[in-house]
Amino acid sequence: MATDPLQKKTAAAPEAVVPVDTSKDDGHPLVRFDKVVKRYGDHTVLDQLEFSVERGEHVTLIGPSGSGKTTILRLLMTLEKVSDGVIWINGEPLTHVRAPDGSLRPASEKHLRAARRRIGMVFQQFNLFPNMKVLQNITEAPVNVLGMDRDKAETRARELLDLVGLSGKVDAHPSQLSGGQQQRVAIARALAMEPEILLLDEVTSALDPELVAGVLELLSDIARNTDITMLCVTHEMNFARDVSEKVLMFDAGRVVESGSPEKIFSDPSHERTREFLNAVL
Ligand SMILES: Nc1ncnc2c1ncn2[C@@H]1O[C@H](COP(=O)(O)OP(=O)(O)OP(=O)(O)O)[C@@H](O)[C@H]1O
Repeated sequence: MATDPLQKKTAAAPEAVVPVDTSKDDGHPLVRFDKVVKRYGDHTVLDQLEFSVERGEHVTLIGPSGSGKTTILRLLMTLEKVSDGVIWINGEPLTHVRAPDGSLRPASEKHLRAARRRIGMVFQQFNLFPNMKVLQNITEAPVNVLGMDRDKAETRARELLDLVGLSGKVDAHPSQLSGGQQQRVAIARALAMEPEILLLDEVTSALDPELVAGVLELLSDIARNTDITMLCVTHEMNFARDVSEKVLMFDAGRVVESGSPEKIFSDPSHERTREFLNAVL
Protein backbone atom coordinates (compact mmCIF):
# COMPACT_ATOMS: atom_id res chain seq x y z
CA MET A 1 0.00 0.00 0.00
CA ALA A 2 1.31 3.42 -0.94
CA THR A 3 2.39 5.67 1.90
CA ASP A 4 2.72 9.40 1.93
CA PRO A 5 6.20 10.37 3.17
CA LEU A 6 4.90 13.72 4.34
CA GLN A 7 2.21 12.15 6.46
CA LYS A 8 2.71 12.77 10.15
CA LYS A 9 0.57 12.12 13.15
CA THR A 10 -1.88 14.98 13.58
CA ALA A 11 -2.81 16.27 17.00
CA ALA A 12 -6.28 15.14 18.04
CA ALA A 13 -8.63 18.10 18.19
CA PRO A 14 -12.37 18.26 18.71
CA GLU A 15 -14.13 19.29 15.52
CA ALA A 16 -17.77 20.17 15.11
CA VAL A 17 -20.13 19.64 12.20
CA VAL A 18 -20.28 22.91 10.24
CA PRO A 19 -23.38 24.07 8.36
CA VAL A 20 -22.40 25.20 4.84
CA ASP A 21 -22.79 28.80 3.78
CA THR A 22 -22.87 28.34 -0.01
CA SER A 23 -22.96 32.09 -0.63
CA LYS A 24 -19.24 32.09 0.13
CA ASP A 25 -18.41 29.51 -2.56
CA ASP A 26 -18.60 32.01 -5.44
CA GLY A 27 -15.36 33.05 -7.07
CA HIS A 28 -13.28 30.27 -5.52
CA PRO A 29 -9.89 31.58 -4.50
CA LEU A 30 -7.38 28.73 -4.54
CA VAL A 31 -7.04 28.89 -0.75
CA ARG A 32 -9.48 30.37 1.73
CA PHE A 33 -9.15 30.38 5.51
CA ASP A 34 -12.66 30.77 6.85
CA LYS A 35 -12.71 31.80 10.53
CA VAL A 36 -9.96 29.30 11.28
CA VAL A 37 -9.11 28.77 14.93
CA LYS A 38 -6.11 26.76 16.12
CA ARG A 39 -5.63 26.11 19.80
CA TYR A 40 -2.91 24.21 21.59
CA GLY A 41 -4.48 23.51 24.98
CA ASP A 42 -5.80 26.87 26.14
CA HIS A 43 -3.35 28.81 23.94
CA THR A 44 -5.22 30.23 20.93
CA VAL A 45 -2.64 30.58 18.14
CA LEU A 46 -5.01 31.42 15.25
CA ASP A 47 -8.08 33.39 16.17
CA GLN A 48 -10.93 33.34 13.61
CA LEU A 49 -8.34 33.79 10.88
CA GLU A 50 -9.61 34.93 7.49
CA PHE A 51 -7.54 35.31 4.34
CA SER A 52 -7.42 33.99 0.82
CA VAL A 53 -4.87 33.30 -1.92
CA GLU A 54 -5.79 33.49 -5.59
CA ARG A 55 -4.57 30.92 -8.11
CA GLY A 56 -1.09 31.86 -9.40
CA GLU A 57 -0.57 34.43 -6.64
CA HIS A 58 2.66 34.62 -4.63
CA VAL A 59 1.84 35.58 -1.08
CA THR A 60 4.27 36.19 1.78
CA LEU A 61 3.37 35.92 5.44
CA ILE A 62 5.29 38.16 7.80
CA GLY A 63 4.90 38.75 11.51
CA PRO A 64 6.59 38.39 14.87
CA SER A 65 8.01 35.10 16.07
CA GLY A 66 5.24 32.93 17.49
CA SER A 67 2.45 34.75 15.65
CA GLY A 68 1.33 31.50 13.96
CA LYS A 69 2.88 31.66 10.47
CA THR A 70 4.24 28.10 10.45
CA THR A 71 1.00 26.85 11.99
CA ILE A 72 -0.87 28.21 8.97
CA LEU A 73 1.36 26.25 6.59
CA ARG A 74 1.11 23.09 8.71
CA LEU A 75 -2.69 23.32 8.70
CA LEU A 76 -2.65 23.66 4.91
CA MET A 77 -0.31 20.68 4.63
CA THR A 78 -2.80 18.81 6.89
CA LEU A 79 -0.01 18.09 9.36
CA GLU A 80 -2.24 19.72 12.00
CA LYS A 81 -6.01 19.90 12.38
CA VAL A 82 -8.07 23.05 12.77
CA SER A 83 -9.77 23.54 16.14
CA ASP A 84 -12.60 25.41 14.44
CA GLY A 85 -13.43 26.99 11.07
CA VAL A 86 -12.81 25.59 7.59
CA ILE A 87 -9.95 25.76 5.09
CA TRP A 88 -11.17 25.70 1.48
CA ILE A 89 -9.10 24.75 -1.57
CA ASN A 90 -10.60 25.83 -4.86
CA GLY A 91 -14.09 25.93 -3.32
CA GLU A 92 -13.83 22.46 -1.78
CA PRO A 93 -13.29 21.91 1.95
CA LEU A 94 -9.77 20.73 2.81
CA THR A 95 -10.36 20.20 6.49
CA HIS A 96 -13.85 18.72 6.12
CA VAL A 97 -15.97 16.55 3.85
CA ARG A 98 -19.48 17.35 2.68
CA ALA A 99 -22.14 15.10 4.20
CA PRO A 100 -25.20 14.09 2.10
CA ASP A 101 -27.25 16.80 3.87
CA GLY A 102 -24.71 19.42 2.68
CA SER A 103 -23.19 20.07 6.10
CA LEU A 104 -19.44 19.73 6.63
CA ARG A 105 -17.99 16.98 8.79
CA PRO A 106 -14.38 16.66 9.93
CA ALA A 107 -12.27 15.08 7.19
CA SER A 108 -11.25 11.43 7.37
CA GLU A 109 -7.55 10.47 7.16
CA LYS A 110 -8.23 9.19 3.61
CA HIS A 111 -9.59 12.61 2.54
CA LEU A 112 -6.58 14.35 4.11
CA ARG A 113 -4.12 12.01 2.38
CA ALA A 114 -5.73 12.74 -0.99
CA ALA A 115 -5.82 16.48 -0.31
CA ARG A 116 -2.17 16.53 0.72
CA ARG A 117 -1.12 15.48 -2.79
CA ARG A 118 -2.22 18.84 -4.16
CA ILE A 119 0.07 20.78 -1.85
CA GLY A 120 3.88 20.80 -1.73
CA MET A 121 5.90 22.05 1.20
CA VAL A 122 9.57 22.93 1.62
CA PHE A 123 10.71 22.96 5.22
CA GLN A 124 13.37 24.92 7.09
CA GLN A 125 15.38 21.74 7.79
CA PHE A 126 15.11 20.18 4.28
CA ASN A 127 13.68 16.88 5.67
CA LEU A 128 15.28 14.74 2.95
CA PHE A 129 15.34 10.95 3.36
CA PRO A 130 18.96 10.43 4.53
CA ASN A 131 19.29 6.84 3.27
CA MET A 132 18.08 7.55 -0.25
CA LYS A 133 20.11 8.99 -3.08
CA VAL A 134 19.07 12.35 -4.49
CA LEU A 135 17.17 10.84 -7.44
CA GLN A 136 15.16 8.52 -5.22
CA ASN A 137 14.38 11.33 -2.79
CA ILE A 138 12.61 13.02 -5.70
CA THR A 139 10.93 9.97 -7.26
CA GLU A 140 9.73 8.36 -4.02
CA ALA A 141 6.45 10.26 -3.64
CA PRO A 142 5.46 10.43 -7.34
CA VAL A 143 5.95 6.64 -7.62
CA ASN A 144 4.50 5.56 -4.27
CA VAL A 145 1.86 8.23 -3.70
CA LEU A 146 0.78 9.19 -7.23
CA GLY A 147 1.47 5.75 -8.71
CA MET A 148 3.63 7.28 -11.46
CA ASP A 149 5.62 4.93 -13.66
CA ARG A 150 9.21 4.81 -12.29
CA ASP A 151 10.90 5.62 -15.63
CA LYS A 152 8.65 8.63 -16.09
CA ALA A 153 9.29 9.77 -12.49
CA GLU A 154 13.07 9.46 -13.03
CA THR A 155 12.94 11.45 -16.27
CA ARG A 156 10.97 14.17 -14.51
CA ALA A 157 13.34 14.08 -11.50
CA ARG A 158 16.34 14.59 -13.81
CA GLU A 159 14.60 17.58 -15.43
CA LEU A 160 13.90 19.04 -12.01
CA LEU A 161 17.49 18.48 -10.88
CA ASP A 162 18.56 20.35 -13.99
CA LEU A 163 16.16 23.17 -13.09
CA VAL A 164 17.60 23.49 -9.57
CA GLY A 165 21.18 23.29 -10.89
CA LEU A 166 22.07 19.86 -9.51
CA SER A 167 22.11 17.56 -12.51
CA GLY A 168 25.52 16.25 -11.44
CA LYS A 169 24.26 15.06 -8.04
CA VAL A 170 21.76 12.36 -9.07
CA ASP A 171 23.63 9.61 -7.20
CA ALA A 172 24.75 11.60 -4.15
CA HIS A 173 23.33 11.03 -0.69
CA PRO A 174 21.99 14.09 1.19
CA SER A 175 24.92 13.98 3.64
CA GLN A 176 27.29 14.58 0.69
CA LEU A 177 25.55 17.87 -0.18
CA SER A 178 25.78 21.38 1.24
CA GLY A 179 22.72 22.81 2.99
CA GLY A 180 21.95 24.92 -0.06
CA GLN A 181 22.16 21.86 -2.32
CA GLN A 182 19.94 19.86 0.05
CA GLN A 183 17.37 22.63 -0.01
CA ARG A 184 17.47 22.63 -3.84
CA VAL A 185 16.75 18.88 -3.77
CA ALA A 186 13.87 19.53 -1.36
CA ILE A 187 12.47 22.13 -3.77
CA ALA A 188 12.78 19.67 -6.67
CA ARG A 189 11.10 16.99 -4.55
CA ALA A 190 8.15 19.28 -3.77
CA LEU A 191 7.78 20.25 -7.45
CA ALA A 192 7.89 16.58 -8.53
CA MET A 193 4.40 16.15 -7.08
CA GLU A 194 3.17 18.92 -9.42
CA PRO A 195 1.40 20.64 -6.54
CA GLU A 196 -1.21 23.32 -7.05
CA ILE A 197 0.35 25.32 -4.27
CA LEU A 198 3.90 25.42 -2.94
CA LEU A 199 4.37 26.24 0.74
CA LEU A 200 7.78 27.61 1.72
CA ASP A 201 8.54 27.72 5.43
CA GLU A 202 11.62 29.80 6.21
CA VAL A 203 13.51 27.82 3.60
CA THR A 204 16.76 29.73 4.03
CA SER A 205 16.87 30.00 7.84
CA ALA A 206 19.04 26.92 8.31
CA LEU A 207 21.51 27.86 5.56
CA ASP A 208 24.95 29.38 5.85
CA PRO A 209 24.70 33.04 4.83
CA GLU A 210 26.64 32.56 1.58
CA LEU A 211 24.12 29.95 0.38
CA VAL A 212 20.98 32.02 0.98
CA ALA A 213 21.07 34.19 -2.15
CA GLY A 214 21.34 31.22 -4.54
CA VAL A 215 18.30 29.44 -3.09
CA LEU A 216 16.25 32.65 -3.07
CA GLU A 217 17.25 33.32 -6.67
CA LEU A 218 16.09 29.82 -7.65
CA LEU A 219 12.73 30.39 -5.95
CA SER A 220 12.37 33.79 -7.64
CA ASP A 221 13.00 32.11 -11.00
CA ILE A 222 10.37 29.46 -10.24
CA ALA A 223 7.88 32.15 -9.21
CA ARG A 224 8.57 34.15 -12.38
CA ASN A 225 8.65 31.26 -14.84
CA THR A 226 5.87 28.96 -13.65
CA ASP A 227 2.17 29.33 -12.84
CA ILE A 228 2.59 27.84 -9.39
CA THR A 229 0.84 29.47 -6.47
CA MET A 230 3.22 30.20 -3.59
CA LEU A 231 2.64 30.88 0.07
CA CYS A 232 5.90 31.80 1.78
CA VAL A 233 6.89 32.42 5.36
CA THR A 234 10.15 34.31 5.37
CA HIS A 235 12.23 36.80 7.28
CA GLU A 236 13.95 37.74 4.00
CA MET A 237 12.14 41.00 3.30
CA ASN A 238 13.95 41.59 0.00
CA PHE A 239 12.76 38.20 -1.21
CA ALA A 240 9.20 39.04 -0.11
CA ARG A 241 9.46 42.32 -2.01
CA ASP A 242 10.88 40.64 -5.09
CA VAL A 243 8.61 37.61 -5.35
CA SER A 244 5.21 38.40 -3.89
CA GLU A 245 2.24 40.33 -5.16
CA LYS A 246 0.70 40.33 -1.70
CA VAL A 247 2.13 40.51 1.82
CA LEU A 248 0.07 39.53 4.86
CA MET A 249 1.13 40.88 8.24
CA PHE A 250 0.10 38.61 11.11
CA ASP A 251 -0.13 39.34 14.75
CA ALA A 252 -1.94 37.64 17.61
CA GLY A 253 -3.49 35.03 15.34
CA ARG A 254 -5.03 37.42 12.82
CA VAL A 255 -4.10 39.32 9.68
CA VAL A 256 -3.59 42.89 10.85
CA GLU A 257 -2.79 44.25 7.41
CA SER A 258 -2.40 43.05 3.84
CA GLY A 259 -1.32 44.75 0.65
CA SER A 260 1.28 44.94 -2.07
CA PRO A 261 4.93 44.77 -0.93
CA GLU A 262 5.35 48.41 -2.00
CA LYS A 263 2.50 49.47 0.28
CA ILE A 264 3.38 47.27 3.26
CA PHE A 265 7.12 48.02 3.23
CA SER A 266 6.95 51.73 2.35
CA ASP A 267 3.71 52.93 3.84
CA PRO A 268 2.25 50.46 6.35
CA SER A 269 -1.10 51.47 7.81
CA HIS A 270 -0.93 49.56 11.06
CA GLU A 271 1.20 50.40 14.07
CA ARG A 272 2.10 46.70 14.64
CA THR A 273 3.39 46.45 11.05
CA ARG A 274 5.54 49.58 11.54
CA GLU A 275 6.97 48.20 14.80
CA PHE A 276 7.69 44.82 13.21
CA LEU A 277 9.36 46.30 10.13
CA ASN A 278 11.41 48.70 12.24
CA ALA A 279 12.71 45.69 14.17
CA VAL A 280 13.62 43.55 11.13
CA LEU A 281 14.66 46.00 8.40
N1 LIG B 1 2.77 21.37 18.57
C1 LIG B 1 2.61 22.46 19.32
N2 LIG B 1 2.19 22.36 20.60
C2 LIG B 1 2.01 23.45 21.39
N3 LIG B 1 2.22 24.73 20.95
C3 LIG B 1 2.63 24.89 19.69
C4 LIG B 1 2.85 23.78 18.80
N4 LIG B 1 3.25 24.26 17.61
C5 LIG B 1 3.29 25.61 17.73
N5 LIG B 1 2.93 25.99 18.97
C6 LIG B 1 2.84 27.36 19.48
O1 LIG B 1 2.07 28.10 18.54
C7 LIG B 1 2.57 29.43 18.45
C8 LIG B 1 2.79 29.76 16.98
O2 LIG B 1 3.86 28.97 16.50
P1 LIG B 1 4.37 29.11 14.99
O3 LIG B 1 5.54 28.20 14.85
O4 LIG B 1 3.23 28.92 14.07
O5 LIG B 1 4.82 30.64 14.96
P2 LIG B 1 5.67 31.42 13.85
O6 LIG B 1 4.99 32.70 13.62
O7 LIG B 1 5.91 30.53 12.68
O8 LIG B 1 7.03 31.66 14.63
P3 LIG B 1 8.56 31.79 14.08
O9 LIG B 1 8.60 33.04 13.22
O10 LIG B 1 9.37 31.93 15.34
O11 LIG B 1 8.87 30.53 13.32
C9 LIG B 1 3.83 29.51 19.29
O12 LIG B 1 3.50 30.10 20.52
C10 LIG B 1 4.20 28.06 19.49
O13 LIG B 1 4.84 27.87 20.71
